[in-house]
Amino acid sequence: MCGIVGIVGNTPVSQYLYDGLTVLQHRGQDAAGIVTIQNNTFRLRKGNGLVKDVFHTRHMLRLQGNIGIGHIRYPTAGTSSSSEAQPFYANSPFGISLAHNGNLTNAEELKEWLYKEACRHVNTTSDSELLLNILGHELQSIGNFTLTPDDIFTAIANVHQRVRGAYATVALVIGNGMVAFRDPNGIRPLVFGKRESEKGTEYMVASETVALDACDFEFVRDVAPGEAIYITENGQFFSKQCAENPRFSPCIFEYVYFARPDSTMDKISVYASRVEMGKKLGAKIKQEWADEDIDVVIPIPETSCDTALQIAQTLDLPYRQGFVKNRYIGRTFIMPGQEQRKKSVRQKLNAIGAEFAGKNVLLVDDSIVRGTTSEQIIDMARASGAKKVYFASAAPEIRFPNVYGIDMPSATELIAHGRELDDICDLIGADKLIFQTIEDLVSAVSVANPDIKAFETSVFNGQYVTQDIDQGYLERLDALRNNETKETSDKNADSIIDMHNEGAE
Ligand SMILES: O=P(O)(O)OC[C@H]1O[C@H](OP(=O)(O)OP(=O)(O)O)[C@H](O)[C@@H]1O
Ligand SMILES: NC(=O)CC[C@H](N)C(=O)O
Ligand SMILES: [Mg+2]
Repeated sequence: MCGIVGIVGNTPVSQYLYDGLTVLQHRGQDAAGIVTIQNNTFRLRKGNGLVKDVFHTRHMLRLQGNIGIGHIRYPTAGTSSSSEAQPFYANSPFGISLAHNGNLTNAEELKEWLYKEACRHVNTTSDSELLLNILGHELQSIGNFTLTPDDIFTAIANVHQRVRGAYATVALVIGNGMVAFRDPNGIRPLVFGKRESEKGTEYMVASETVALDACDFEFVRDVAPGEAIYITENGQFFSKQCAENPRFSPCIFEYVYFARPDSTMDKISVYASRVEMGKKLGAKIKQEWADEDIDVVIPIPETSCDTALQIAQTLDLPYRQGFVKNRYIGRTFIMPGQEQRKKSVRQKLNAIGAEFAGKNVLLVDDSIVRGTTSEQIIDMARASGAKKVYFASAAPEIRFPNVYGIDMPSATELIAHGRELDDICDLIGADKLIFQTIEDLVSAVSVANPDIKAFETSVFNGQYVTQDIDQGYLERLDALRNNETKETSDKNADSIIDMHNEGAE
């Protein structure tokens, strides 16, 4: 996942963009970037690392201007090279810059089409740079030097025609303003808010509401699937549905793992949905494990805590924090390599021995993906003297790759792929294992917004909402991005020349 922000303000925006990115850091830890516009010139700083490491005072001082966008990256395409950090820049037409959360599923065709038909060269392997150039091509095709809001919306409608996959996007067009749009399935989240100032209304878009809160913007609403909003440089707001057949299918994994609990997206509180997951899973445990003698419920921090507390309440059992999380280690699942992920679990979590000694413990996690966390945690619980270790996952078995912005490209790396419950239980070393059903997960998340009739749930059932994913695509993706290939491609990544990084050391 990545995080995006954008502000059209009446005073300098760089500090707000920085603050917004900082509270979205849980969505990506690999790279960060901000671009602002000052006197019709882009000011860009981007690089690999956390927000606090990429931006120093000298960079912030250079990021002048009252309009800007920002990005934090968790790569799902291309490499981890700093040249693929976002926002991206293209000089034509007007000067445009773009930040993207999601993943395009027809990137190969787009790259070929751009080069052969649109005479546009893309120098990196990033799908987001393709999206920027498609947008550039469509804006250029309008043929007007001064763009009207309708021109912008026509260009976005044409982008929807060409591009497939997931794309919550924010872009700046010099001399015009900021445009933000969401793919016709609304797979990745996008919200916007406003703030009144003495000089008029200021607008902000972001992946999650927590970024609006942190910057004192008042939430207005979600951007609808397929919709675009456009705010001119002088603060006029326009919006339009630009997709012919928008079909709302937000990614359910946002609620399981990605988003912060204090965010609300598509009218669903992430926290409330996690509590609801706990109610459902607690009821299932009560029913199916009536004979098990669980002494205590222990979460695997941090994401599963809200769900685990509810499970403890439903089962009428004590809830104890048996693991302490090292606050200086980031999220392990979104780290780029398996070696790093494995090592980091031990650095990240440590057991409080007395909470396990002589007890039958129920460990709760939000999901089991590669099994990296569960396997090691169960070992730790046993080493601390647990008698029996039961394990519950708030999400169902993850069996299929993700192609919409979560870096799970290879089915064989998923512990539940091609395996049934008992095999998975043996592999992670639990005494007993239970998963939430997909029906219960969907109903837990949709309680707050019954208007959403379908969620993007492909990692659980292999049904891809864009309907363009076949076995051949998944095989190509696996070959391109499995652990081994990624290690090699990331080693070679620095050979890609960094073209536009004004703020680089
Ligand atoms: O089966 P795995 O491949 O290990 O992936 C699943 C684990 O990774 C995530 O935790 P993470 O450390 O990323 O973040 P958290 O602190 O927000 O729980 C998730 O919450 C699970 O604990
Ligand atoms: N997780 C994401 O949203 C990634 C965005 C884009 N596909 C990239 O790899 O940079
Ligand atoms: Mg976790």
